[in-house]
Amino acid sequence: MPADRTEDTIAAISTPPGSGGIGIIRISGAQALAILQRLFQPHDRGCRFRSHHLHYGHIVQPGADRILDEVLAVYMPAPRTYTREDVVEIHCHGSYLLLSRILELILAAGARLADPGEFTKRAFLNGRIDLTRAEAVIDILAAKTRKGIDQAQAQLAGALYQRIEAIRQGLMQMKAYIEVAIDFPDEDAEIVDLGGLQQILEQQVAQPLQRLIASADQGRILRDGISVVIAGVPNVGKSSLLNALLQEERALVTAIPGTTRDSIEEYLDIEGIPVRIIDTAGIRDHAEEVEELGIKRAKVLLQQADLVLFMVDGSRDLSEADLRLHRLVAAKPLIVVINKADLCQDGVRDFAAQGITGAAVWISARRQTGIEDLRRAIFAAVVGGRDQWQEDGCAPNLRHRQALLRAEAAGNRIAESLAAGSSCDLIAVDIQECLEQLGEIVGLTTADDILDVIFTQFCLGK
Ligand SMILES: Nc1nc2c(c(=O)[nH]1)N(C=O)[C@@H](CNc1ccc(C(=O)N[C@@H](CCC(=O)O)C(=O)O)cc1)CN2
Ligand SMILES: Nc1nc2c(ncn2[C@@H]2O[C@H](COP(=O)(O)OP(=O)(O)OP(=O)(O)O)[C@@H](O)[C@H]2O)c(=O)[nH]1
Ligand SMILES: [Mg+2]
Repeated sequence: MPADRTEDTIAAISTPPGSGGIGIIRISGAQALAILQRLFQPHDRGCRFRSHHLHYGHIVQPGADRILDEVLAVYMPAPRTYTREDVVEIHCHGSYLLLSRILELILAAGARLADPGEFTKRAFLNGRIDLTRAEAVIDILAAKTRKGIDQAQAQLAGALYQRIEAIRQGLMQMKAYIEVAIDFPDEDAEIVDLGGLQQILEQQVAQPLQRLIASADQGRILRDGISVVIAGVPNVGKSSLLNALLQEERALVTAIPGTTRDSIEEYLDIEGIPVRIIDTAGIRDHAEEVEELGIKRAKVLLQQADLVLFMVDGSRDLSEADLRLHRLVAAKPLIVVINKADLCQDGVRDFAAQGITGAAVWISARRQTGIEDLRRAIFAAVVGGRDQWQEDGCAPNLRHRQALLRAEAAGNRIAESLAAGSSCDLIAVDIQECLEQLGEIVGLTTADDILDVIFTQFCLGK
């Protein structure tokens, strides 16, 4: 039997590596106060720690009488704490070397180094937060846009938990009805209000489940973002577009075809969607060795892209090379970007007639015109077709989505059984299955190995 690690007192540096104004070490567990008392010399000798108050003093190496840092320390006795255990925080000067040294003393005094996510895992195991809230903590730390943070904060406040809980309530109500019917089989069908059950199933279970599943896509996009690759033959203005989107001279631009070799990646925030935008080498035949490597890389990135900005030069007719590249990317979600609009005073060419159809946006990367239209087109290409782009913070992640789909399948079976007048026992089994799938989302019935996978996504000290 492995030792019960949940009884350990754990410690970690909770601020990021590097130097900052202050750095915080957090300790959680039954030994937290005893460890603090061994290392911390309060300025106000003999004072007792007031719960949830900052105390000024020094960290002193035991035995050596050597002051390591001037700090503020706080003792928070269970259960009003992050982990629901006794928690101590030491607010030091923000030097990572110094923090590591103090952490070593804490470990020598009896604490164990916390695993990544272990503080939050304890908050979950001790019942302060459900699993969706714990996952929201990861999302907050990883969010790439303000909208991503807003949606994670809503989840931390319980938005997703409440939606799941409401569905569980509907199922519990159904379960209660069905159990009465199972307990009094003689009363037969009269006692089961079939129509009532069907109504609860539809309105309180099936429809809310469908809505949550539909918003999982949005969650994926807001969490992970999308990759958008700018592709085109040399010299059409791909790097100029990257710079225009970033409002920064990020990539080299010259009139010489074949300027960009290696791909260049940056992040953009388009209406809250994190967009990884990638400028690539212009694709052409017969390039020299280094350029050829860049072209190979560009082709791989094109295959992996969520969206391709296929760029052509609007001031000239399409070449065979443009058309070949178009055929290469035609199967991908695509926006045709027609550049150098500023050179087309004498009227615009009809690219559809030349075989390139689909959403097209005219821009001038050099003059920075049409860029806002292009941003809107990118947003529409990502969000368009999704009838709900919700603002309520209910954006299930992939794990939630899979459990929701299994719950939905169980719900469908309940509907079939009700319609066919099947036995109550059979219906009860599917209600239970549906409840368990939802329980897995909030952490009521989640297997240990799945919990491990979730909590190891955290960074150290969280
Ligand atoms: N210094 C410091 N700042 C921090 C954290 C921390 O752990 N330490 N947090 C770490 O993520 C976040 C704050 N999150 C927290 C969430 C709950 C509790 C807490 O003690 N909850 C108790 C008591 C609430 C109360 O007093 O009413 C509870 O819910 O029972 C503390 C911090 C952000 N800032
Ligand atoms: N007139 C005009 N020239 C442009 C425009 N956009 C880019 N150019 C010019 O076109 C040339 C090529 O621009 P780049 O952005 O380097 O083109 P690229 O597609 O990245 O080229 P490679 O990296 O070689 O594939 C440069 O001289 C730019 O100044 C535009 O909107 N109008
Ligand atoms: Mg370039």
